[in-house]
Amino acid sequence: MPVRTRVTVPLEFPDGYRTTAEVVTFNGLSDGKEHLALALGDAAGAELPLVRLHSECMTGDVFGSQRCDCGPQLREAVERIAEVGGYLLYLRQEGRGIGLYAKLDAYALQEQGMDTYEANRALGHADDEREYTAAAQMLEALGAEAVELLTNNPDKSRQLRELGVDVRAVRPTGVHASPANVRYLQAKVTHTQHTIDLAPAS
Ligand SMILES: Nc1nc2c(ncn2[C@@H]2O[C@H](COP(=O)(O)OP(=O)(O)OP(=O)(O)O)[C@@H](O)[C@H]2O)c(=O)[nH]1
Ligand SMILES: [Zn+2]
Repeated sequence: MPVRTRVTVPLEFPDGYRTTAEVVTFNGLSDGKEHLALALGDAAGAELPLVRLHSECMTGDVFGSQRCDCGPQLREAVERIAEVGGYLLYLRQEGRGIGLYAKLDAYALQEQGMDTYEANRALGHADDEREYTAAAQMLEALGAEAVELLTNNPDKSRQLRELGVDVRAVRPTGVHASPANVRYLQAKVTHTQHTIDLAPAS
C-alpha cells in the first residue's frame, strides 16, 4: 500500500554527470503532498543507505539561483548517494515550508537588509516550518529505518530520530559558498547551528 509506483528514470545533469534513479511515489503520506524518493545506486542492497532530505527550492533547483546553495547540494547529493546506495527524498517544502510566493516575499525583505530568518518572522512565519513525518513514512515504506543522513542541519536529524528513524550517522554536505549566498549560509550557522565551515581558507 504505501509505495504507489516505482519507475526508472535516466538522469543527466547540466555538467554531463549521468546516473539512473528509480523514482518512487507513495500513497497516504501524512501531509497529502506529492513528495518523491529517488533510489540511487544499490539502494536496496546498501547496509546503511545514505539519505538526504532535500527541501524543494524552485529558484535554486530549477533555475540555478545563486542566492542559496540548493542546486549544488542537490547535484552533490545525487552523486554521493549513487556511489554508495541510498535515497534522496525530494520534499515539497518550498521556502522551508512557507511556500514559493512567501519565500520570494522574504527575498524582497532581505533586499532591505533583513536576514533569511528575520524576513520569515516579519511575514508572520516561524524561522523554519518544516516537519518530517512524511519523510519518516517514506523511509519506512522503503524499508530504510536505519540510515546515514547527509545534512548540515541538526534539526533534520533531531526530528527524524524523534519520529523513530534510526539515524546512525550524520555526514555534512560540501560547502557551496559564493558571494551571492554567503550571508544566507552565515545566517544558517548563527541561527540554527548548521555545520557549515565558512572560515576563509588560510
Ligand atoms: N523562507 C526562506 N526559505 C529559503 C530561503 N532560501 C532558501 N530557502 C529554502 O530553504 C530550503 C533549503 O533546504 P535544504 O537544502 O534542506 O537546507 P537546510 O535546511 O539548510 O539543510 P541542509 O542543506 O541539509 O544542511 C528550501 O526549501 C529553500 O526553498 C529564504 O531566504 N527564505
Ligand atoms: Zn535554495
